[in-house]
Amino acid sequence: MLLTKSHPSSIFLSSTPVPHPSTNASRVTPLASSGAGRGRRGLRVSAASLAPAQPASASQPAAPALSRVDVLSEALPFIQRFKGKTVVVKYGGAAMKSPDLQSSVIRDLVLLSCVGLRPVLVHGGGPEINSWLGRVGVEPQFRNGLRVTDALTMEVVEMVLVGKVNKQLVSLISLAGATAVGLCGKDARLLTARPSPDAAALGFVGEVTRVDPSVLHPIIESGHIPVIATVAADETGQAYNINADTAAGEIAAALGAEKLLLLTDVSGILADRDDPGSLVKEIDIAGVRQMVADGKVGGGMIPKVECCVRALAQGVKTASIIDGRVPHSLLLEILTDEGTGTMITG
Ligand SMILES: Nc1ncnc2c1ncn2[C@@H]1O[C@H](COP(=O)(O)OP(=O)(O)O)[C@@H](O)[C@H]1O
Ligand SMILES: CC(=O)N[C@@H](CCC(=O)OP(=O)(O)O)C(=O)O
Repeated sequence: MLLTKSHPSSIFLSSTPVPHPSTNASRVTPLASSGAGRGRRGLRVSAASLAPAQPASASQPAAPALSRVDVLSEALPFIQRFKGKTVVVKYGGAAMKSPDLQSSVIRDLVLLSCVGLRPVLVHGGGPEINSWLGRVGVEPQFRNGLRVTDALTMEVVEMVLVGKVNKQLVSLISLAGATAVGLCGKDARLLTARPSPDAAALGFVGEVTRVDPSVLHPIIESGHIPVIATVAADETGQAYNINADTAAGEIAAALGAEKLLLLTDVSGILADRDDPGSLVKEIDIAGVRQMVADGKVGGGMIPKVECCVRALAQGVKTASIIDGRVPHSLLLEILTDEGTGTMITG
């Protein structure tokens, strides 16, 4: 099945609900709709509800303030549904470029944690790696969305992802009022790697042979947010560069996560990658495999699609690719029934 709709930023501008053709049972419908004129999904996100609050009269709150309270109130069934559930969020470098956006994504993650969900952040940092490679005179090269990684590139990848990007995200979480523990695949053998089957061309690109999530459980139980950089070692200690989407899918499967969410810099899977209006709202595994075979999905979207398919096959309930550039896309995806990107179903 393949359904398209216009760019999700219209959700923020429209005063009418954007329907999401939901075929997945775990998409929840709010328990009750509290107002006339609400859509099937119950929660309307409108320009008014996102506008700054107006002063209220002593007797009656102003309409925009009411709308804000409505939005909060109607998130309740979603909060109840997902309380205590693990949600693996992969935050890609392409959607990390602006510091303001980074802070906003991190605040949303902290909000999810505050209302009782258990977020796990797996991050990329491709553009940041490219920038540091440029400083040492190395031209980045990719094959099917994976970085060709020689020994020097591997060193830079590890320094940038583990030393810089990871700690920056941990700091942002602290600034937003929560606590995070930053780690990489090497820590407590969270991820064990082996060379990719295409090692002759890709060098030290790894695939995941084993996930041992035991180090994550006490961190999550203590209320901290794990922040994971996807550098891992093989049995000999050789470091490998693991695509962050791939690693996020494996971690989500090992944790038995409720949701896998991949935040990127496009609105989701596009039927025509040159047409931002051709968003595929929902697609099943067979449909997405066909898109890859037809060459409609390419570059960095290939590892995303593959990791969603693998995660679903291993029991993760839903896998979505959403637009990290749209303000609060994470909250829209989890705490409303609007759906902002592409949901891949099993
Ligand atoms: N069918 C498609 N729909 C959307 N994006 C696609 C498609 N095919 C290829 N792409 C590319 O995949 C990119 C996303 O992957 P990537 O740049 O690796 O993101 P991230 O850094 O978030 O992991 C998009 O910016 C787009 O250029
Ligand atoms: C093998 C491989 O391609 N590794 C990725 C790891 C980082 C990543 O995945 O970053 P994004 O999510 O920002 O793309 C890389 O070196 O860029």
